[in-house]
Amino acid sequence: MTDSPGIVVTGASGRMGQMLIRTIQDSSKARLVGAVEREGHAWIGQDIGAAMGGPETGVTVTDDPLEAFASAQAVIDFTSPAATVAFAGLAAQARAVHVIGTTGMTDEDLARIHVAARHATIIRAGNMSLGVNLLVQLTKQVAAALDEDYDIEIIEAHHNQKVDAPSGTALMLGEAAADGRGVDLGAVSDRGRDGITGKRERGHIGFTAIRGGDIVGEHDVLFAAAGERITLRHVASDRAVFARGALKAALWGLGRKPGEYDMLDVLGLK
Ligand SMILES: NC(=O)C1=CN([C@@H]2O[C@H](COP(=O)(O)OP(=O)(O)OC[C@H]3O[C@@H](n4cnc5c(N)ncnc54)[C@H](OP(=O)(O)O)[C@@H]3O)[C@@H](O)[C@H]2O)C=CC1
Ligand SMILES: O=C(O)C1=N[C@H](C(=O)O)C[C@H](O)C1
Repeated sequence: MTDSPGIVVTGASGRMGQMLIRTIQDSSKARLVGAVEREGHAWIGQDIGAAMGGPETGVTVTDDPLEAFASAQAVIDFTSPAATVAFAGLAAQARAVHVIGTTGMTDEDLARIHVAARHATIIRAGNMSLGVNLLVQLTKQVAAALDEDYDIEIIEAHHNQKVDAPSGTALMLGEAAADGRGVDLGAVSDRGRDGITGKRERGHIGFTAIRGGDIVGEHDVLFAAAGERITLRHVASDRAVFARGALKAALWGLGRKPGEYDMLDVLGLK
């Protein structure tokens, strides 16, 4: 078992951090070698297993990412945009594969990740589940098959702790729809309708975000025309689907040449 690739999880106390730690520990293909949290976090210095309320793992939560990354083959990172940009530079320094699940990144953040990918293998996706990545491909196909008589609306729902909107997944689906239609999403995107908005513009792609309770993640892509509607839907009911995808991505990335990849590459869906 000691020969299996070592993985560090950042944001170890988070919803996804804890799910990732459990997923890696249950896997025979990888081992947990580090757990990173921010400076001053109550879990620093504690065994990650004990901090999560279970048996000890021998991995102590640290606030020193570079030291943790130096002993790992891959870093799985579901944190915040600012943290992820910093981790991208450090993972590149440590020559570790960097799997990024963090959403809500600005164009500037993405440009910095692009720079880090000159020296590191980075796999980034707003959604790491197999189901959503299949939905991305289906959305592209349906959008390519239908003309602008079909209004495209993307509706997403998440728990009340989510800080970014639209979700990373909704943006992936919007990009796929725009791609299928051969248009630039930035030019046709309708976000945050409120007040006297005027009639819907033909060819636009609309986004709606619902936030409530403990919804894990739900995405609908609606194609609405006069007389008929098609809805493509994905419902995640367990964060394990994201964690399993992220671990698969980390293992896929080992030995790959530096560059930016996504889950479609990992799943062979391109
Ligand atoms: N791509 C995908 O498949 C999925 C992506 N996500 C995305 O993953 C991200 C995290 O989601 P979720 O787990 O629900 O959020 P949480 O808020 O539960 O977890 C984020 C964790 O990151 C920690 N963190 C923030 N900054 C740092 C830092 N500088 N160093 C170390 N740790 C840090 C937070 O610590 P603290 O609490 O102290 O701030 C927290 O523990 C979001 O962007 C979300 O959209 C989520 C699910 C699936
Ligand atoms: O914050 C979440 O929880 C999720 N975030 C991702 C997103 O922004 O799409 C993926 C998933 O839907 C859960």
